[in-house]
Amino acid sequence: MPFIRMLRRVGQSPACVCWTSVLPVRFLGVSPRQIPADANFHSASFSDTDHPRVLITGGLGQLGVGLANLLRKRFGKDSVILSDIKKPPDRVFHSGPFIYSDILDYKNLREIVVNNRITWLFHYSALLSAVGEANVSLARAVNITGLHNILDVAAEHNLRLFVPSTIGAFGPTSPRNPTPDLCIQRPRTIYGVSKVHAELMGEYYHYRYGLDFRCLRYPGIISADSQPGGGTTDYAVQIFHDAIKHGKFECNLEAHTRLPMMYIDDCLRATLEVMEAPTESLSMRTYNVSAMSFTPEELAQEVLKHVPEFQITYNVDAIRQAIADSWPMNFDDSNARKDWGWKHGFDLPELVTTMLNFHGSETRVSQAN
Ligand SMILES: NC(=O)c1ccc[n+]([C@@H]2O[C@H](COP(=O)([O-])OP(=O)(O)OC[C@H]3O[C@@H](n4cnc5c(N)ncnc54)[C@H](O)[C@@H]3O)[C@@H](O)[C@H]2O)c1
Ligand SMILES: C[C@@H](O)[C@H](N)C(=O)O
Repeated sequence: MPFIRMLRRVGQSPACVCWTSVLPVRFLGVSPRQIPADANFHSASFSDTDHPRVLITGGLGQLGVGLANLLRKRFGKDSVILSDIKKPPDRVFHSGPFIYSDILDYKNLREIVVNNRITWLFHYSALLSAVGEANVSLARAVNITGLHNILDVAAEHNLRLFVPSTIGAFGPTSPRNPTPDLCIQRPRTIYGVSKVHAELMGEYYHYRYGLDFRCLRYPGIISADSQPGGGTTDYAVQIFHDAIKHGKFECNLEAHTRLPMMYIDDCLRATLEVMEAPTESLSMRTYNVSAMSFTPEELAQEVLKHVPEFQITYNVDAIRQAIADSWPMNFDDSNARKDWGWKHGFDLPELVTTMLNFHGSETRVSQAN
């Protein structure tokens, strides 16, 4: 039984008494995924004084380019590689390193990690809630099989790994107002099921193999200069664009649907903060993070303060509504605030002002040209 290895105990913190196998993942025979006794050898030249060398997967979606910008400011342009299976727009291609990476191709992932001596991996590739329901088999492949590749490559090369989870990892039987970190999680979407799977697998690899896995459950994220990828919370991005451009908006969720939301700057800052948090401050490996919570009606009222002619109408999408009705209304993120000092910066009024200013100035620029 050559692949049954001795277990090595690596106590990292009171919360993490890890049993590290020297050979964690898919390793029969001479599998390239074997992890040598000294798993650190792949990153031997990395020390705490160096900047991390970062790979972002699925980086051309709503969140990845903003994350790359933030990390490049902190660690230097060439220390952060953005990757995706799509062709990058010119401005992204010229802003720093970009590489093709399909997370379903393990060999390609491993080559990128080895050739670039990656030490931190942010795994953003996913199919979100609404597009996931429209293509369950692809969502299963990308969100579950792809995650397995990511966990293996991270464990094999001793990476610090960030995987975002979501409010969608909860379901109708979870407490919804507020939703704590630890409670029943029985989501009814393939997206939610895959994210619970990611949370549990990441934590398993952490406790079993010592993988430095870190995970935040994001609320719906609102961004001005990037488009959402097909989720249930997308209305809260589109409304600003339509308010400025047309003075009206047709909402696909009911007026009273309350969901937790966050401005993108807070989301990306939380992500960097949890990645930089000292190991001993993390009493858990998966945290809720929260900023605000509102309904379409409340958001529209706030928009009206700036755009007096604004009108909202409702044409409800039954699939998205059913998803939203099963998700948290308010998120309890007290553990993140207590353990690593999480504090949001944007509440609803600041969010609305920021979003409308962005779209207003964009419109003025395009009218002037
Ligand atoms: N945006 C939100 O509101 C939100 C909220 C909670 C959690 N999250 C999580 O944050 C992460 C990023 O979200 P986002 O909004 O940027 O997502 P997005 O849908 O906008 O982008 C996902 C990216 O993954 C890429 N991708 C798809 N298949 C791939 C494959 N086989 N290999 C490599 N890349 C592939 C897509 O091309 C796309 O660019 C996701 O994991 C998502 O679940 C997002
Ligand atoms: C909430 C989040 O995971 C994503 N924006 C979605 O709606 O699917």
